[in-house]
Amino acid sequence: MERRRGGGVTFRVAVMGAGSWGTTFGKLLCDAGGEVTVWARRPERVEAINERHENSEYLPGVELPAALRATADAAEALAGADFVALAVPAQTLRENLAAWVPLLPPRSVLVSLMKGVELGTCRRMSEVIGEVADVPAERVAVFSGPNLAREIAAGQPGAAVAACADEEAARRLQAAAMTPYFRVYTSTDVVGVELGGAVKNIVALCVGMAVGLGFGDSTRALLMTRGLAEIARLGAALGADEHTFAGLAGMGDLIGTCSSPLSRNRTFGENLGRGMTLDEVVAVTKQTAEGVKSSGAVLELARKHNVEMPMTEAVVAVLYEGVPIADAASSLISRSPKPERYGL
Ligand SMILES: NC(=O)C1=CN([C@@H]2O[C@H](COP(=O)(O)OP(=O)(O)OC[C@H]3O[C@@H](n4cnc5c(N)ncnc54)[C@H](O)[C@@H]3O)[C@@H](O)[C@H]2O)C=CC1
Ligand SMILES: O=C(CO)COP(=O)(O)O
Repeated sequence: MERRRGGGVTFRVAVMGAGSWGTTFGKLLCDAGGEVTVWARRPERVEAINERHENSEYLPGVELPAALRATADAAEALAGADFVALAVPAQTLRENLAAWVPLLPPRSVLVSLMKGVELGTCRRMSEVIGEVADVPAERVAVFSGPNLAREIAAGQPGAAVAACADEEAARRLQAAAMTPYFRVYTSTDVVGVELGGAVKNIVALCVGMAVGLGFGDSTRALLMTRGLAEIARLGAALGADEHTFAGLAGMGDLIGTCSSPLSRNRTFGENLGRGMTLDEVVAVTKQTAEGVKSSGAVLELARKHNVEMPMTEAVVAVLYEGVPIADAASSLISRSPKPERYGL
């Protein structure tokens, strides 16, 4: 952090990834007074952000602050950063971060903006960060909440949770992201905050399928509520604080994503529900729908910990085992009768 002339403190931020959320987070921290540089893979993104102050591919029509800088040079983005926000697709984090490790400023806090679980290892993003960058938990944070990029980029009121094992680091991230239109809460429950974001994408796929099949709000409410029970069961097995799931990064994100046509995961499911094949849906999906790949990793994680996740199983069966959506739906509704708090 640096002292500004006049006494205030400013902070430097590197946002690694210039997709819809990376760009939006960069704008948010710029609006909060930070000096923000976004790293983009492609030179045309850099040019669009620096010259036209617009990320026309991911956030068309949103005017970005003139102070928000972009570069395709990771070293330039990372130089002197207090916070390094990681906003690439979850399954590409390991490879990307490995290349950036030698460039990370020694005291920077690494912030995961991603909502996925790694295939093959079943690791949460904060675990991948800790392992690849070889940094202690005190330097790894997660920022998550009901944040549909386009709405937050438009300056609509929103909120998120900044979670870190080190409460002081969480407070610094909180202070760095508070604006007149955005509130940030802190938490030390990294596992819970992270799982809420990753697993709600799978529930959103399921809700999307139901919407695509023509079902209404009763079915949607059923899936969201039982989806939350599924998230909480996995969270309990992994040591999360159950209260986290009643908060912004749990129920909040679940409601936001499952209710919004802006959600890429919900839209993906909806297209499947309308009868498109998986290949057709993949072909029309231009942005990252993390639940599609993470569903397999979450199911594997659940099985390792003996946690029942029937909706996640149903999503994996539809996506990867060729099970028709109608059959998956009827196997969910005809599960054996249970008390509501079964397994919680
Ligand atoms: N869009 C949203 O509303 C929100 C997204 N997130 C999370 O943020 C993360 C990033 O998602 P978005 O920005 O929304 O995705 P996006 O699809 O809009 O952008 C992805 C970005 O990653 C880049 N990219 C793709 N493959 C890459 C690779 N192999 N190496 C390096 N860069 C690569 C793309 O060029 C693009 O800049 C995801 O985990 C998502 O779940 C979290 C909160 C809100
Ligand atoms: O995480 C999100 C909202 O909080 C964005 O959801 P999608 O990735 O489904 O668009």
